[in-house]
Amino acid sequence: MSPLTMTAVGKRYRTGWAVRDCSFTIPEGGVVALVGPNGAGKSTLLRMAAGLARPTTGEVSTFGTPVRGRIHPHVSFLPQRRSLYRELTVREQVRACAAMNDRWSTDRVHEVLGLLAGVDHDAKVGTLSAGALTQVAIAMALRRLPRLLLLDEPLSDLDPLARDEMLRIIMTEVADRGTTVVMSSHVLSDVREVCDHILLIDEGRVQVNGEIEEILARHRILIGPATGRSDVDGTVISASRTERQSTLLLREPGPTPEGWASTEPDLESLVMGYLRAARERRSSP
Ligand SMILES: Nc1ncnc2c1ncn2[C@@H]1O[C@H](COP(=O)(O)OP(=O)(O)OP(=O)(O)O)[C@@H](O)[C@H]1O
Repeated sequence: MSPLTMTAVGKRYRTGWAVRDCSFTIPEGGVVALVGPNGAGKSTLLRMAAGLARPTTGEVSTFGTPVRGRIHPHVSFLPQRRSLYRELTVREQVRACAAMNDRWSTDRVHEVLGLLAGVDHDAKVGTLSAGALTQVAIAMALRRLPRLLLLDEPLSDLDPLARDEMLRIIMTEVADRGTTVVMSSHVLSDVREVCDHILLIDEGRVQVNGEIEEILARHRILIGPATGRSDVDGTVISASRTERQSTLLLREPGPTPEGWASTEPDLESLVMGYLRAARERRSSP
C-alpha cells in the first residue's frame, strides 16, 4: 500500500492555484526528495498530505485511506513553522508530548532526549536557536514512530554539523524501521546524498517523479553542432546553444546521431534542465 498517493490534486488559494493537477504515488520505504524552487507548491502538497489543507480538486490518500481533514495515525508532519511550547524546557516539552500521547513510553522520552545530545535539555524552548528548535521538532516527530514522515524544509535552519547529524538519524530510522520519509527542499544538494526518489515540482505541477537511478537512465545529455538538432531522436526537455555547440537534455533518446556526444546527466543537470524548460514555457507567449 503506497504511503502517499495524489490523484489529480489541485489547490487554489484566493491568490491563485498553488498546486495543479498533481498525480503521483510514493513507494514504501526510503527517502523522497520533494524539490522545487521557492513558491513551487511543496508546503501546500505536504500540508494536504497531512490533512491541514483541503484540496480544491482531486484526492489525497495515505496508506490507502483518503485524507479528509485529519492526519493518518501512521503519519507525522513537521511543518515549516515548528509548533512547540516556547515556555517549557526541552525536557518538559518532550514529557508534555509523552503525556498527551498514550503510545509514548518513558523509554521513548529518553530516546528523544538521547537524539538531542547537542541541545541543552534544561533550556527553554523559546530561547533555542532555529537549528536547535528544528532538531527538537524532528526528534519528537521521529519518536511518534510514524510509517510516513513528512518534513517541510527540515534542514534549512541547521548548520553543517547539525544537518549531517539529522540526516544520519533520519537514515537510521529508514534502515531500522522501513519508514518512508518525504523531505522538501529548494536546495537539491541538501537532500541529494540521502534520497533515492525525487518528486520535482514547479508552479504547482509535477515535472519529474520516480526512482533517481531509473530517471537518470532514461535521459541523456547530447552535445553537438551549433547548427541544430533535426536529426536527434527523443523528447527534447531543454536546449541551449553557444556559437560553437548545442547542448540538449533528452528523454527516451534514440541512437546518438553522428557528430553528437552523449552522456548520462547527473541529477543536478537534469533538475536544472526541467526547471529551465518550465521557465521558458512560462515566459513564451
Ligand atoms: N495560505 C495561503 N494563502 C494564499 N496563498 C498561499 C498560501 N500558502 C501558499 N500560498 C501561495 O501558494 C504558492 C505555493 O506556496 P508554497 O508555500 O506551497 O510553496 P513552497 O514550494 O513550499 O515555497 P517555499 O520553498 O518558498 O516554502 C505560492 O505562490 C504561495 O504564495
